[in-house]
Amino acid sequence: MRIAIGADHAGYALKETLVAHLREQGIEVVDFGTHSPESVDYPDYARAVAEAVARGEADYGVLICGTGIGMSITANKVPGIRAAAVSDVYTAKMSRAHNDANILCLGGRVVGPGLAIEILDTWLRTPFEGGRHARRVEKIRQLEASCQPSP
Ligand SMILES: O=C(CO)[C@H](O)[C@H](O)[C@H](O)COP(=O)(O)O
Repeated sequence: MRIAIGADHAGYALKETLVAHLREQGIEVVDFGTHSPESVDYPDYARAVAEAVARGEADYGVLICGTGIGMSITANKVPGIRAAAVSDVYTAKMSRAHNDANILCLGGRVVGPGLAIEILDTWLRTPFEGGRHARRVEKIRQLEASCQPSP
């Protein structure tokens, strides 16, 4: 499994923790930065990670800002991305099981490292249930396709 990860300054410290945690488990991580606590703009990192996931260069993405909201708003602009801003374990599980989320967004100012690791581990091990949920995700895909500009 390959994970693309990115953060702004507000998510930098948590990103470092999650990168180490993933690598300890033998999971391949592509780190798109940021690489210091210096102030940066979250859309730059959300776009890089979302495009990598959309192109199939990573199986999943993880994005961290202060709340997870700015990252999720931005990532969801990229066709094919279903980014979920999550701050509890139940929502993490449901975002995979029901929504087939392919990017997990976390708030470095919302969740501590212990909870963030629990959320991430739950998210990664929860499969999409398909069935009625596949029909609904397909409707999202159709809406997205109908909103694309004509070539
Ligand atoms: O986009 C956000 C909120 O939805 C993120 O939490 C950002 O990290 C936050 O806005 C950054 O704020 P700062 O005052 O520039 O540190």
